Amino acid sequence: MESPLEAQQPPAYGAHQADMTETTEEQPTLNGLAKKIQKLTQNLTESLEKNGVAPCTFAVNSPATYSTDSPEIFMMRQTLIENLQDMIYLVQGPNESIFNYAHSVIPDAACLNILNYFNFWDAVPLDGSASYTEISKHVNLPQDVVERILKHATSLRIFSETEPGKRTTRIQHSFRSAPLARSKGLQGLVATTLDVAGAPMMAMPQALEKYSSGKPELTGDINETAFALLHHDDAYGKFANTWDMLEHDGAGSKKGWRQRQFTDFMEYIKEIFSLEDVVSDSFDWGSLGSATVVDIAGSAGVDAFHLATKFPALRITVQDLPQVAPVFQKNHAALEEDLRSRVSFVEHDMFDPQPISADVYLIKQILHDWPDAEAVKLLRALIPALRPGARVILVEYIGSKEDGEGGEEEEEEVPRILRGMGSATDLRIMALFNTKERPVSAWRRIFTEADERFEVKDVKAEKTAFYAVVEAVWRG
Ligand SMILES: C[S@@+](CC[C@H](N)C(=O)[O-])C[C@H]1O[C@@H](n2cnc3c(N)ncnc32)[C@H](O)[C@@H]1O
Repeated sequence: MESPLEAQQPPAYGAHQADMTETTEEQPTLNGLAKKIQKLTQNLTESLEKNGVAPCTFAVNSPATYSTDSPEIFMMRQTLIENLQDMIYLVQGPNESIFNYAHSVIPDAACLNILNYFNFWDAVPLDGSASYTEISKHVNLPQDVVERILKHATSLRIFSETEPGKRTTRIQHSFRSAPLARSKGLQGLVATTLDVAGAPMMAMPQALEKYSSGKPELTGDINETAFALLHHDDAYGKFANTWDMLEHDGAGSKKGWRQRQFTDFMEYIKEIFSLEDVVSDSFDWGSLGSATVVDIAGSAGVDAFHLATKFPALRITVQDLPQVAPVFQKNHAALEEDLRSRVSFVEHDMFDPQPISADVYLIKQILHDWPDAEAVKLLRALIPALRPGARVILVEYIGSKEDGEGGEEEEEEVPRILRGMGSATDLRIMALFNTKERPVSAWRRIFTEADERFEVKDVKAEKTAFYAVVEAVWRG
């Protein structure tokens, strides 16, 4: 068998010649990239300064983000990251870039997942340090395990040692671990993407082989996902799908813990994508006057509270699964009386017939997690409650371009790193739901398939926006 080192030997001369003839474009070089990076860095730092944005640093109290809503600065950072990534690939060379990646990507992810699962973040004070023995007691794991995990974590600049390499060393927060101690939303993101989705994603080859190999397209059956394959018996917890896991994993004081984490994650996503504005701009809510709205699978009510605050004539009912109720009630209790009286929560399975006749049904970030058959089923479940003229507002992440839209040139304009974020989500929802990020045309089709009496009246899907809004009217 070839050793890893042998695998990194340059190819034979003939093979190298063949490669050379394949590419005519000028290739980036180390020096060329270095110059570009220098220039991009200079432009970025100047823009940050001009816009009064505090730069991030390596200090524990560094700003957690470059807090600015300037799209220019955001894009400048993405372009710089992309070039830095190319620089790393080129410094490593092709073989080593794959070898290093394959070697580390899973241990890195597992390490972060363990730190988050056992809440190492709270085991170390933000303004001090903790010994391995103290951390081990706090997270309830053997000290040897704690030391080994933290050894890898510190290599990723997650936590740091007070006296690197010494037996007397203690652990302190670093600029990458401190934000996790401060943000439940960031913890929720790590839990959802690594702890819930990580193992299913590693089971994707087996699921694809079992259910989709040799077929013209991916199975659309939610019972044939990588998640379902992994969780079909008790080894990893027996759950039909992700929502079943979020709802039912944990008993006693842990009951509902995954839903709590998930609602924190949803709140975090809302902040990152400024989703409050997307929701309030999704429809002319003010034109409704006094009206009723149902926020289907509205989680802990964040959107409902925002809409009710901005539009005082609206009465909003949030529907979601039972374990979300306590999180909603906690948020609800903190509201002012007027707002509290206009927003309520009802446990409701969105696939059951809709019990409330409302003027508008908001369905935000729901359908992209379900295959076509379930998406159609959800829309049909509304029909018993729909009065002619009732609206259904879909707010969904735009996962791919409209069919036939945007040639290669446009593809090129989106930095590779952003396309990668989109395709990463697409693979994750393949593993969890056997679904995919759909173009806007797919939402129209799903409405028509659900019932011809849904008329898609308006679609807002600007190319630069992350979210699309589809408004349908029930013609009855
Ligand atoms: C991705 S979140 C979106 C939440 C919210 N609409 C938002 O945009 O923040 C999906 C929500 O669907 C809920 N959900 C999943 N299955 C459901 C079902 N069968 N009935 C009702 N809600 C469900 C989950 O509990 C979760 O709150």
